[in-house]
Amino acid sequence: MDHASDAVNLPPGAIYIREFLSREEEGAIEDWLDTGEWSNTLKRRVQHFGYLYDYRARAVNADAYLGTLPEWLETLAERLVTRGYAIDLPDQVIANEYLPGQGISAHIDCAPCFDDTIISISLLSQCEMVFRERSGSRSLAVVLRPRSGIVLKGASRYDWTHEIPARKSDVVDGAKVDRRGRISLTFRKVIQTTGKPL
Ligand SMILES: O=C(O)CCC(=O)C(=O)O
Ligand SMILES: [Fe+2]
Repeated sequence: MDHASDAVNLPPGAIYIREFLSREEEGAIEDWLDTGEWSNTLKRRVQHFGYLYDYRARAVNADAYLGTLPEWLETLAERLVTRGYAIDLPDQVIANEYLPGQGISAHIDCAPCFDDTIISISLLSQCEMVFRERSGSRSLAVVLRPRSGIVLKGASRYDWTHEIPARKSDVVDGAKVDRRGRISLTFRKVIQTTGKPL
């Protein structure tokens, strides 16, 4: 597998955003999430904003609307648009918390549910994200640094799966680095809701 330490080697269509957040914002987001309610239904803790995503149905159900994004997330969503990373304003965000040893298995974000731009912002710990081409044997790994963002659109969104290996450490620039607790915020725009599984 090809290892890219600082996102020189991304799947086609992906964009790596260095230092999307300041350290102050990173701390403030942690505090905002602390005041919210984490769901424990998955192995990792999550909070959903805007719309609830139904992991079992792999759908955004018709009754899933939770309301507009809170102001602190709306500000970040607007920044993604003003900086040109998203064309339409994201209206759905999932916060994921990964303790060392936790990850997310290979997947493609629901294609009918969300538009073509998925953006994940990393906080508090590095981790490796692994991409695998669906109709091929290519794979590559990118180290996501705290406060960075990764935009998945085009082929990187639809033709490659992404995953975070469930490990306690990553190899960064040839050195083993222990993971700390990581939080990510994934921004999406809902384009289709349904009451039925897709
Ligand atoms: O934690 C991340 O950066 C990725 C999360 C993700 O892939 C997802 O929620 O679909
Ligand atoms: Fe994803």
